[in-house]
Amino acid sequence: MIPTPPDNPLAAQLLPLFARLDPAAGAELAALVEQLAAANQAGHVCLPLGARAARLPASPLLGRPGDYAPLILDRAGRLYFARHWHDEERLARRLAALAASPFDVDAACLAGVLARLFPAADPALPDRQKLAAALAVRQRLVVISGGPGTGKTTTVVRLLAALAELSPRPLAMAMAAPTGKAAARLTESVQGASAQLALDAAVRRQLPDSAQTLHRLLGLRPGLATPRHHAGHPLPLDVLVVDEASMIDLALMAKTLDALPPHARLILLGDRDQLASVDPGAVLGELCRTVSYRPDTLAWLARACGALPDGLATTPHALADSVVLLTHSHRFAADSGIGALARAVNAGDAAQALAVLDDAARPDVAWQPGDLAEGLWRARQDYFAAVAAGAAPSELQREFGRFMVLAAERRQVDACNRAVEARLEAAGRKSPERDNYPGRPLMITENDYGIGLFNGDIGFTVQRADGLRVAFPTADGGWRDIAPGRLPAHQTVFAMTVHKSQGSEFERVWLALPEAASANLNRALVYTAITRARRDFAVQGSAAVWSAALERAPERASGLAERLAEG
Ligand SMILES: Nc1ncnc2c1ncn2[C@@H]1O[C@H](COP(=O)(O)OP(=O)(O)OP(=O)(O)O)[C@@H](O)[C@H]1O
Repeated sequence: MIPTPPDNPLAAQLLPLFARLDPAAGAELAALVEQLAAANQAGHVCLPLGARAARLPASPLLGRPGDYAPLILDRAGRLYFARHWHDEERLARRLAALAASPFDVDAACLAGVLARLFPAADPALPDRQKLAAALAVRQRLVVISGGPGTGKTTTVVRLLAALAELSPRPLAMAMAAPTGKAAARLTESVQGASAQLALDAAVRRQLPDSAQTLHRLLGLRPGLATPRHHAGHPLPLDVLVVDEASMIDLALMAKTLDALPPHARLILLGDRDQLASVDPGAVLGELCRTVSYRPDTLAWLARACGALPDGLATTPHALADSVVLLTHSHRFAADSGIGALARAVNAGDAAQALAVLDDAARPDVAWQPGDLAEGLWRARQDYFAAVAAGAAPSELQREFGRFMVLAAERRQVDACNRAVEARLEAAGRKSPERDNYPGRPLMITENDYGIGLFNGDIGFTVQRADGLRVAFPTADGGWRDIAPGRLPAHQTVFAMTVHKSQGSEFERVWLALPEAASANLNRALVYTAITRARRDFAVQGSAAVWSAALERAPERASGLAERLAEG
């Protein structure tokens, strides 16, 4: 069955095993396994075979839904590794069950609570944030998707307060995010938003004061087959809020749903237009593909919220009444270049996006001319000045967060980092013989539970009396030093890939495009890069590659959206 050892590590591992299970399986099946493994590596959950599905050779390796076989071919001709098929099937079933069992809530009673928590300037105008909160009180599942500054955090704090006010008993609530960095950001923004609300002490006590990583919440550890919390031992929670849901892959989302007790509410927050997870799946995007409400729910919502937005669809759907899109950014003014550019990019309107970039009346978005490495070096001089002045890690972090170069490809990131380090060497601020130097910013690239550092964590190298140390922020707002020799895998981070930037924001962002368009360069990647910028965004590269990226919509093969559409 194995003609040549395949490049793909998963296929290399599976093929010898499959050959033992079915010695008669031929080269065609081996080729399919390789293709499926490669598709998974590119983020697809399955391999759509189309007409080829009808001509597959019979083999005990290949089963139909419900069969016990390592490969599953579904009715629509999609080929899955069994693990992914089961995750997808289970996730769709659990989501549909949550969506179909609303609580019985008195709309008039809720209306008073919402009017207080969402004091709109004009009550006759529809307020999607209020709509999201009303649904979160009625539904067990609510997915709130919106771009930066559309008020996801503001809304979630208020809706948690509404839940606490209306509950006859104190509720156990928790917040989580897929990465430590995103959890820290969620903690900070929820604390900020709740401090602005006048709340009863009893209500405030129920609000979660910090977020943790989803892995920690579920008790997922490398080497453990099942997490600590699962259907047989669910989380002791009434309400779970999960932020940055676009970063959650199929398997982790399935585990999250498994661990949720049957009576609990799940509130997913994220931006459906952002890049999907690194691992297979595009769960948030698929959950938000169809947004619809049942007619009787719309009547209930009108009683609870007042005016509703126009044009809410009533298409029958398994997730009807469970998805809300927040569309108005409170961060970017209507005429902001970043907002206009993000809209054009999402719409795949390359001409409009070019016009916005070229518009001198929108100085917050522009082309970045000249040599990237030289520009990056100059843009980082304030950071280097803080390093030279012996600034504390918190100050380095603040300075560092003012700017970031994002690139589509890893090799561009490596080139940027090398170019900056070569200049530091030329300036005598880094020894060519040593990797570490004061001010080296670095990003952890693997989880290390022993030392408590996780993929995506960023630390700053500082000179201490006894040598160089790398300072990392702690969950309680402090810092801790780690000796460089104890660090798990890491890399210098004067630039990072757009993928690695998810969940972070910087004042100024430059997106470095590659020389040529590629399959990975699509509008979700460009949108994600733009929306990392709080103040200014610039693109380095050619208009041709920029336009090619916008013409490419992100595509991930999966059956989830179809399962949910079937109801
Ligand atoms: N309805 C509103 N009226 C006025 N200001 C609002 C409203 N909703 C949110 N804001 C303000 O807009 C800003 C962004 O809100 P928030 O942080 O809740 O958005 P977000 O969607 O969570 O953003 P991000 O995901 O980028 O963190 C905050 O300063 C917040 O106070």
